[in-house]
Amino acid sequence: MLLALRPRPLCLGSAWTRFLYAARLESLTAAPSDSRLHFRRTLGSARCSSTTTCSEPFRSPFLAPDTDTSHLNPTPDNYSLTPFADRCILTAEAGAGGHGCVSFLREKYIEEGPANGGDGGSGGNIYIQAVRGETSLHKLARRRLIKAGRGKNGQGKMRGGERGADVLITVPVGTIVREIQREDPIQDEIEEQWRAERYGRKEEEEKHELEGTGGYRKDKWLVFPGMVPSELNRMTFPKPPPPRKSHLAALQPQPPVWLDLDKHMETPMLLAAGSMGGFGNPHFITADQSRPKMATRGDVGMKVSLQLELKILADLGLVGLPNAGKSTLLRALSNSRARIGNWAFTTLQPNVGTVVLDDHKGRPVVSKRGRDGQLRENFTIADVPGLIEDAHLDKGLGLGFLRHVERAAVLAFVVDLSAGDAIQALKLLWREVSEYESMRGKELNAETERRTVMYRPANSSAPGDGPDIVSSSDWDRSLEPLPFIPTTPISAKPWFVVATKADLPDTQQNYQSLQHYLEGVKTGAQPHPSNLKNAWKHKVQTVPISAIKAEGVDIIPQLVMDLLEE
Ligand SMILES: Nc1nc2c(ncn2[C@@H]2O[C@H](COP(=O)(O)OP(=O)(O)OP(=O)(O)O)[C@@H](O)[C@H]2O)c(=O)[nH]1
Ligand SMILES: [Mg+2]
Repeated sequence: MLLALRPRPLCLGSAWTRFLYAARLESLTAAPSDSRLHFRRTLGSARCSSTTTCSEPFRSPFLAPDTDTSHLNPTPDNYSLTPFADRCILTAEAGAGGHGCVSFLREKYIEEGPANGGDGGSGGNIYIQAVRGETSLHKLARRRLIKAGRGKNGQGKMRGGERGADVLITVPVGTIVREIQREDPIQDEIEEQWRAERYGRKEEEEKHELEGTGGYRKDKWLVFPGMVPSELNRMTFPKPPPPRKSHLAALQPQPPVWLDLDKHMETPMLLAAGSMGGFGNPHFITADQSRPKMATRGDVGMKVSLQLELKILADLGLVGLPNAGKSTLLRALSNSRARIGNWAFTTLQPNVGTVVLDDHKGRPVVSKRGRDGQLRENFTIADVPGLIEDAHLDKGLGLGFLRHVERAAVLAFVVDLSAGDAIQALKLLWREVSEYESMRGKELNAETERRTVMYRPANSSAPGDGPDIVSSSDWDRSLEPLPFIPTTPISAKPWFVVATKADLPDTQQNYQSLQHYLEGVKTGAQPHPSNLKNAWKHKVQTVPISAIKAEGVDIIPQLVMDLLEE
């Protein structure tokens, strides 16, 4: 009965639907291409495979023809927006150690049992891992502090405390991690001791500090619960054990942390090792004191403040003025659902699309082997918000997003043929990109200077300075400038121009002048648009397209593959 009432599902395989779909495809393939354009128009395998997007996906014949939108010409509300952040600052705090325990065996007929307090557990570690699935730092941006678990306190009957829980920070591939600040009391103590040994800290000085306390330090010792102050005053404490680091600390990156996580990591990397737990009271048994009533506290965890910056590692970066058609091009090449709108700054955050190079029919659309000899299956495209004049001075949305362009292997300058002189637009884009590059160069030089710490030997102190003790933050750090992340200069990257909106009337003249200009750049008759001498230009070319109709875009994958080998 119920089955009978259920509406019949729309059967796409029905004769009527198949007839309409075939008729539609036929009309599309048969549509005459604009002869004025030099488009290589193919509605072949690449277009209609699931790898790249069909310009006109199948629409139900029951839809009204007026609601005519497609994947490439969507309504402004037809997009998918994923939360995105490409910068964040967070503090990673390794777990503190658990306290040692003061306890004694209690058994029948044993009046004063021996000490049996367990040691505290060590704190949890903080690991970091760059993984392919992550695309943004927004989850970390919301969390200012990431704290590993504290070790559990030791217990009676010699039971050691449990280890604190570890924390794994997962970041997208292409994240740069820089240390801003570090608080490591145990390291400071180790350094302090080293200095005391080297420069001979006076024993009396130490004694004077602890005078009248019997060696009791609240930050170091735990005493038997219920102990009265008078008893505490009478007690003598041994010399506190020397500061210890967990053996895992040797695997931590050398401070200051400076990581470029540009590859997928199979295993996590240790960022901050948890601190050691305190000693239980059996550690302090001596010939004079067989039942010590003290244990040590666990060490506090180290804190590292880090700046994380994501630089999208796309193979192709789209650079263009606002409204040039970058997002439409991204949609035409991939299955991305980037927002498209006929106004400036539709795109407010980078979109990354993947172009799969296989038509899933056993024959690759573009067959190219990477440097490792493996057949390339895909490449990625980053579409960033549009640049405007003086974007390098942080006008518009430009500056923040130029860093994603910085890391793309190949650049595509998208110019709108219908929006005035395309050559001027290209020159403006290059000016912004090269200004940004020179600004970055200056920044890096300043950073190198800031981080270069001059080593002064201990006996070379200036007169009147007293003993030459380098402050703990500078001490024994880099004697040489820190290595900066090597990136190819933007001007040395291969690039090409995508002349878009070529379907609009009166764009042909503009295209021809652009093509002529680029021929000149290639042969050296014209200076490079950035005016830089050694900029890449020997294979530069322009591709006229109509992204909205997916015409001319088919040659882009092959072109990108060729340029990736440059
Ligand atoms: N006629 C025509 N219109 C196009 C073409 N490509 C894009 N458009 C239109 O141009 C407008 C802007 O396209 P977008 O892809 O949003 O441009 P954008 O460069 O991403 O813009 P921003 O994100 O603001 O920088 C939209 O209305 C598109 O439909 C094309 O090839 N031909
Ligand atoms: Mg856009």
